[in-house]
This record gives sequence, structure tokens and C-alpha cells, in this order.
Amino acid sequence: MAKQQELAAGEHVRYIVTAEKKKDSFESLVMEHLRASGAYWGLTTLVLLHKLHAVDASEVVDWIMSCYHPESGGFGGNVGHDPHVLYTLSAVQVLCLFDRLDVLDADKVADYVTGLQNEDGSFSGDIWGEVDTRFSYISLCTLSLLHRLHKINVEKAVEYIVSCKNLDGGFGAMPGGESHAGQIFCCVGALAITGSLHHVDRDLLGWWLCERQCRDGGLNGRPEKLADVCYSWWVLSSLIMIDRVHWIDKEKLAKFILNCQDKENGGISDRPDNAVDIYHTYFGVAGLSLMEYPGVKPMDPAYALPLDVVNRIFLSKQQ
Ligand SMILES: CN(C(=O)[C@H](Cc1cnc[nH]1)NC(=O)OCc1ccccc1)[C@@H](Cc1ccccc1)C(=O)N[C@@H](Cc1c[nH]c2ccccc12)C(=O)NO
Ligand SMILES: [Zn+2]
Repeated sequence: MAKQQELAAGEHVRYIVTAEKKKDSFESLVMEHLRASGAYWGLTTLVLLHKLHAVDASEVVDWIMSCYHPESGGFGGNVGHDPHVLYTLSAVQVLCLFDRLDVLDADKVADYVTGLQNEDGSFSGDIWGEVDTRFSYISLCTLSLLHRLHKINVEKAVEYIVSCKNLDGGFGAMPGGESHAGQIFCCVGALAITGSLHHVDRDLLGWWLCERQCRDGGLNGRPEKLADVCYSWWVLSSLIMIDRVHWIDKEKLAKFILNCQDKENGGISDRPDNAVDIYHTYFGVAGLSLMEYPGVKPMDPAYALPLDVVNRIFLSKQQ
């Protein structure tokens, strides 16, 4: 009988706290352009493991604000980098973790995102115009967290997402784009945030998603691909949002994630015996959170934030 694997929470916390400090490591250089997303991944993992106090809140908030572009209202992936919706969401999410949305000019940030909606309801990622359903999710999520969804045309945004639905029940990056678990998360998450999940065929999509579970218990992103820890989040959060999570074997999936840990030095990799990174450490812990793993805080599947953070934003009296 294989030894019962468990989550090396202490090691993962230490891995993240030291990675935050190491500026010149190979990984941090590769991730240089998306450092704001790296902060979101690392800090959200600390919150899930009850250890946000392990970092200096004001130091992080000051660094995030140094990525802000006051003239456009957007955030770049690092200091001095051009603004993009990807990093604007990551920055807003980090401020939510620390309950510091007060530092923002919320109308200015909302205007940046609003300015990227196109005639057909779709969203571009930045001023260069690339369109992807990923940016629909990111824009709707950002505006919702700032209580400013009323600034855009939500009906057109939903209409565009529905136009990206495929015959297999899944969604792609553009109309006619191939179904991919990451894009499905974006489209289902955006529909959930806008109260439009009635556009989803839950059984058809649920079937496509539960078929992502491989013999090794892990989930892949498309048919015939290898299982990868980060799909534990993209697939699982989508299954939860459409209430079909009981269609996969959660015990086998948890074992797959725990088997991808580096229990000595901390961190989680995409698959067993590969190099760990902050991205897969976050999506692995978030996946365990969605399966109510003991000692891990619950996550909101649509906002990709801890549930208590989402509740504080939407249920608090002072709006
Ligand atoms: C740029 N990225 C990717 O392309 C990863 C690469 C990968 C990891 N494992 C398998 N491939 N893939 C990825 O993010 O796919 C998820 C995805 C793709 C398209 C649409 C939606 C989700 C990763 C970084 C990375 C690169 C290489 C290795 C590990 C991490 C990345 O930054 N992904 C972004 C994509 C993204 C940004 N905002 C989003 C909002 C919703 C969904 C996805 C994103 C992310 O997850 N941010 O939180
Ligand atoms: Zn991955």
C-alpha cells in the first residue's frame, strides 16, 4: 500500500517566501514580465495555507502600486512594463487579499478596462488589440471586484462568449476556436460572474470536462494530452461552477497533486518528478482547496480568490 501522501504546507510556504525575495533566480527572470501574476499566485497560496502574515503587507502593496500607470489606469506585469488587463486583474486580486482596494482610483482602473471592450462585446488584452475569451473573463472579473460592471455592456460581453461555445459543449479563445480547459474556465467563470450560466449545457460540458481525468488521476487540458497539475484548477473550478464535480474521482486527483510535491525544498510541479514553480504550486494548492483538503482555506471557483476575501468584498455593508 503506497504511503499516505500529505501536503507539505510548511515547506511550500518557505519556498514561496524565499522565491519572493530571490530577484535574480532563473525562474524569477523567466517570470520577469509577469511578476504581478507571480505575486498573485504566491500570495494567494499563502492565504490558503493561513500564512499571509509571513510577508510585509505594505511592502507588497507599494510594489504592486509601482506597476500602476496613472495616465491609463492599467497595471504592467512589472515596474516600467506596459499596462495589460492580465496584470491589472492580478494587481486588483493582490489588493483584495490585503483588503487594500482603498489605495486604488477604482473609476480610473475601471475606465482602463472599459476602454478595451470592442463593438462585438469582446475584449482586447491591451491597446495592441489581441482578442481572447481569456480577456473577457479578466475584464468582467476585474470590474466585478471593483463594483463597476455597470460601466460596460454586459449583454454584449455575454453574447460574444456564447458565440465561442462549441458543439462539444466547451469553449475556445475565439468563435470556432478549439475547446481547451483554460478557455472553458474563462468562459464559464465569466458567465458565472454575470449570472448567465443558463447558456451552458451542463451535462454536455460536464462530460467533456470529466473526460479530462487520466489513468494517473490527474487532469489534462485537452483530449490525448498528459495530465498537468494546473488543470486541477481550470477543469475542477469549471466542474464546480456547473455542479458536476461528482463526475470525477477527487481522491485520485488529490493523490496526483500530492505526488507532484517537492517535500524537501517545497513547491509543486506540473507532473511528478518535474521542476517545481510558483504557478503550479498555486494551482495545486488551489485544486486541493476546491476539494476541501484539510488545513487549506476554501476558494471561490469563479473569482479565483479565497472565499472569505470574496465574501468581504460582496457582503460587506460599506459599499
Ligand atoms: C503564460 N502561462 C501559460 O501559458 C501557461 C503555461 C502552462 C502551464 N502549464 C501548462 N501550460 N498556460 C496557461 O496559463 O494556460 C491557462 C490558460 C490558457 C489560456 C486561457 C486560459 C487559461 C502562464 C505562466 C507560465 C508559463 C510557462 C510555464 C508555467 C506558467 C500564465 O501566466 N498563465 C496565466 C494565464 C492567465 C492569466 N490570467 C488569466 C485569467 C484566467 C485564465 C488564465 C489566465 C495565468 O494563469 N495567470 O494567472
Ligand atoms: Zn500546467
